[in-house]
Amino acid sequence: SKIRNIGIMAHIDAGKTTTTERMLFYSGYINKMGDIDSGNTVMDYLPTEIERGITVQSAAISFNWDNTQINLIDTPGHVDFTIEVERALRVLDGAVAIFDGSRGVEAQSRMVWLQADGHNIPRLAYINKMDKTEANFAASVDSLKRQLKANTLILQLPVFQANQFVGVIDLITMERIEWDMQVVSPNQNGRNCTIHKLTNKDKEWETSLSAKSSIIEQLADKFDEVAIQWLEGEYAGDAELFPSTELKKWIRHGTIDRTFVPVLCGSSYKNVGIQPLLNAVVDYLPQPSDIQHPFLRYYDNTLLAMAFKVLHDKRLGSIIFVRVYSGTLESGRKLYNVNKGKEEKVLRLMTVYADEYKDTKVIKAGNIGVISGFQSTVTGDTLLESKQALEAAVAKANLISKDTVDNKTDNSPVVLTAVRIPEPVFFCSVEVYSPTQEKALRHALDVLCKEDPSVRVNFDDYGSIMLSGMGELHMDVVSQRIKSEFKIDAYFGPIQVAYRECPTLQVTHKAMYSRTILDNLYEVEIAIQISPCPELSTMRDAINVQKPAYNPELSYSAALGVIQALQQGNILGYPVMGADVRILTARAKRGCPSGLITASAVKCTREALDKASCDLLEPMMQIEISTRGENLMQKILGDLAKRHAKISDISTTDNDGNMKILAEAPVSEMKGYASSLRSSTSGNADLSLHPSGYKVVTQERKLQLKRKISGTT
Ligand SMILES: Nc1nc2c(ncn2[C@@H]2O[C@H](COP(=O)(O)OP(=O)(O)OP(=O)(O)O)[C@@H](O)[C@H]2O)c(=O)[nH]1
Repeated sequence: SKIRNIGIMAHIDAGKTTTTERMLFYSGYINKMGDIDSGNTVMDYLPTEIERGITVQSAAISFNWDNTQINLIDTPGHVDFTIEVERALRVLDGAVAIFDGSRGVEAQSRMVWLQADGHNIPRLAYINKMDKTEANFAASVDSLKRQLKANTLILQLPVFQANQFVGVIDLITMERIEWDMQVVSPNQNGRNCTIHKLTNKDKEWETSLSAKSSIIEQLADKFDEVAIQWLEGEYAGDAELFPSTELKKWIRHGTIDRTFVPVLCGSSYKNVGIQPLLNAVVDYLPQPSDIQHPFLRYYDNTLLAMAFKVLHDKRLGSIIFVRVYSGTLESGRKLYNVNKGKEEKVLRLMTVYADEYKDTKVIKAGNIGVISGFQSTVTGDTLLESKQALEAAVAKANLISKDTVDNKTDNSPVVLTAVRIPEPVFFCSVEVYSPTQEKALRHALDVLCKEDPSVRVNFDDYGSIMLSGMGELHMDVVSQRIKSEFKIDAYFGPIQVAYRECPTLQVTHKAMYSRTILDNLYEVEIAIQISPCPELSTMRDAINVQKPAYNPELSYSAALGVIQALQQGNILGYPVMGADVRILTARAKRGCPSGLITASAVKCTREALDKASCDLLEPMMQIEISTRGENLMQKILGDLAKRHAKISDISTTDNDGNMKILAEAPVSEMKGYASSLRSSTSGNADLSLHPSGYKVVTQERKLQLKRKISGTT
């Protein structure tokens, strides 16, 4: 009951890092507050993060508040790092969603909110930046209700003095908490506050009492126990005396079962409101055992943990962040990695404080820790006590599914499902100029791919290296890290859009290829069948090379050729996806060089692709634009049309003429769109972009792209 695994999530720049720093400061983990604008925060510690003032990697950190260990996962707000958010969400029990009080719900916060909905994560909402003159608490809460359909439960009201935001009214205790806004010493910031119990003599009394009654009524609507107390109990109808312990208990229930989203407010930058926010995390967000994970039924307190993040530490090498769901993780023992089918030994077990690690002997169920010494474990892998533990769990799952009555089959998996990584949409070439640099580059790329599965690296036949990623910023950050963190003097080619090609017809192609080598005539017969595969979402999943089993060596060489040919389609040389490829025949005389078999398979695949009438696919982006105030529609729609965007919906979000536009456009057309939108609307529109997979391009666009890519007009 003394652990909270929570995440902080929000739109970029809403103040996640600033809030986290304050939490660390008040809990005593740092003596001096970091400041995002001077680049000395604890949570953002990669050089790239400091340079840009943004969080690119989620870092886990533990601290204590009110005798409770809070494991906090900071998550990046930028769309290119959605995978980081997704990964963090899997191991969280609860979250604090931060909003900018002058903007309310922004496009990216909506997206993260939906991601959290998908994982059923109980949340608190924290309306930050209440010190800004344009901040509006009521309007922000309203935007949560309207745009996120959140059933908000307002627990605090903001307090202003001479137009300055100075504190909050805690509606549960009916106290006014005011922070001392005079900076006494940098290390005392926000520690001094005055708590005043409200009475009917205070000017805030009426509004606060009525807001407290609303809380009780909202709880009474949901919980019969509260309704009975409110109607007939000792304090019936008396909000002033209604016990705060009862209120807290039911708010906790309602938050954990996701009926309510409690709302708090503050100004992290001005150090107002952080301590009550931490109290709310302890009071209302779930402890690990509050969350029912279906797979836990199959384990009788035997160890089950999940690797949710891999990081490269200069001193420790590869380290793995794990969340323990059941049993106890001990230092020095071996674990069974279910996904890799391998055992790995825990050399060191640690708890984490931003980029500092402290050794520990055990990590118990519900907690988060760090392992060093693993070789092959990557993000998303499940770790068990032993292989036998997996067999026992599978046996138990079979029993449970047989036992299930009322015709419901219980097929819930015995391990956690891995994070789904979307296909990258951008790529660039990487070059180095010496063999030592190349070795260092390969090591760096290996580390980066382990840390971030949405980074992909391909080596082609000529030894050139292609780096792919999810967005321009993502690619930029990866290349910066290679240069500054790994100190590699590499040249990065221009960032390009990753087009794909896919077959539209099923074809079978059979051919004989012959070649004379040292007076020996070798003949290779290959037959393959290529069929379009409806699942276009990922290339890796959809290429399915089936080898004939009778001669493993020969079929291996042929499969290599097929895969090689599929890396470069026939239209514009982009990789083929959405293809189901079967090698029907692969025959050659004994002693035929394997290189010849591979080369024949390459040729045969290319010929088959020619017949398969391939289409060109391009990666698409889903766009969501929210406009504020004046009518900016014409401008925005005109620009979107130029970018080949298809509008799917235009709706009004309120009575002030604010609008929401939903559209989809090719990634290649969206370069620099965020800044162009910002300048054309003078900052009165905000944007959320996220990859929406690949789409077949029209014939007209195919010709256009062919001309553009080959450099002809
Ligand atoms: N006025 C005001 N500014 C704030 C407040 N909190 C944060 N900021 C500022 O807002 C900017 C963004 O803050 P961050 O803490 O980096 O925001 P973030 O959400 O972590 O941003 P990313 O890491 O890029 O996702 C910085 O310039 C902060 O100083 C606040 O309470 N009031």
